[in-house]
Amino acid sequence: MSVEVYYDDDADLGLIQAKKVAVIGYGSQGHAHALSLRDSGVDVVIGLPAGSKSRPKAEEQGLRVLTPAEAAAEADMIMVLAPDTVQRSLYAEAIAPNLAPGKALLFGHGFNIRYGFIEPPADVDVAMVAPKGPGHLVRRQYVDGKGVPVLVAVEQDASGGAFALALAYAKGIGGTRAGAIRTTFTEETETDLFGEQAVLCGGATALVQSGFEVLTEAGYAPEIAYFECLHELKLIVDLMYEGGIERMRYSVSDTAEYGDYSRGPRVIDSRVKDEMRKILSEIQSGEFAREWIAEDDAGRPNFVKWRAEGAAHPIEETGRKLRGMMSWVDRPITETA
Ligand SMILES: NC(=O)C1=CN([C@@H]2O[C@H](COP(=O)(O)OP(=O)(O)OC[C@H]3O[C@@H](n4cnc5c(N)ncnc54)[C@H](OP(=O)(O)O)[C@@H]3O)[C@@H](O)[C@H]2O)C=CC1
Ligand SMILES: CC[C@](O)(C(C)=O)C(=O)O
Ligand SMILES: [Mg+2]
Ligand SMILES: [Mg+2]
Repeated sequence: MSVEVYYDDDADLGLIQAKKVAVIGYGSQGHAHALSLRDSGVDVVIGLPAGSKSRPKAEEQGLRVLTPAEAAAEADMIMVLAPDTVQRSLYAEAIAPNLAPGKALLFGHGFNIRYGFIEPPADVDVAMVAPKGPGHLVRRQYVDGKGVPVLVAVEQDASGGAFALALAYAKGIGGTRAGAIRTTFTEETETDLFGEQAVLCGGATALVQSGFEVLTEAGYAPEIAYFECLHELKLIVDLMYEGGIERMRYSVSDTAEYGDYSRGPRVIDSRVKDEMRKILSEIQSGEFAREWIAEDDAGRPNFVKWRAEGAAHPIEETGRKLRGMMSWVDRPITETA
């Protein structure tokens, strides 16, 4: 099955330049979308609660900041870039009362629509522009004249022009420079959650920490274990990113390549794949979404405990020391690029 991909020439920036856009939230994605839309000639207003820590950051960048309700009331297009867990109440309290026929409601991830936590009225467009990368990279790529690929989807096409409008938004943040892939809210949500849980965040961190623990428990120096299990992972992933797994295997030694074929499948074996299938079915059934929202409603007891345990893992202390020796590695996260 091939996907539909859209580029700059397929998108009409004029469609969004004619609208007033509210970006609700000014975090990783929010700051990137808002600044890039503004630099693309779009009239942008930011929606943040009165006491929000993000307010001074947005104002320092010269953006106009209102409350979420005021921003939603002013705007023709409302992009929701607050955390997934707050979107339900944010929508009910500040956005829903300010929707009107002909307005468009956008998301950077399909979670709340896919699992029914938000149910917009039938007379508004509901679409998604979901960058396939962290917000700070989205902004950095835009500033460099490039872009991060985006997924674009329409859940509800009340106006008949929802897809063209979403593509225009994607162009405004640099997404169509790299390519906008058409998908659905269901496909984006389920694959995004699976990717971050099983491979990108959950799978990769468990693999790195386990490798580090096996080496250090066997008496090897933590510094050497850090280089082998974490630092060099970037170099290997960069090769895969540039030319696929084949390019990585071409670049490493034949000894490494033989170890890859003969040992890798023993680490990620059929049991791991069965567990991945289970994780996918929890995502598809909504079990994960219900669990996460309940965890958040309860004040995140597990999340807070696991975050503290992760920060206290010996690999972090070793990494801090080693990155101190490699000034080029520790790139600070900034709110602008
Ligand atoms: N992180 C990423 O790179 C990616 C995120 N996404 C999606 O983008 C969306 C935003 O995620 P992300 O950028 O990570 O979020 P962040 O956690 O980085 O930022 C959240 C922002 O929302 C603000 N906020 C918190 N509560 C409210 C509220 N009630 N009303 C308005 N604003 C509020 C926060 O303000 P304060 O500073 O006061 O807390 C902050 O500015 C999510 O749907 C996520 O799944 C999609 C792709 C990648
Ligand atoms: C991989 C994590 C992510 O899905 C992302 C940056 O795309 C997220 O939710 O932050
Ligand atoms: Mg993602
Ligand atoms: Mg995600």
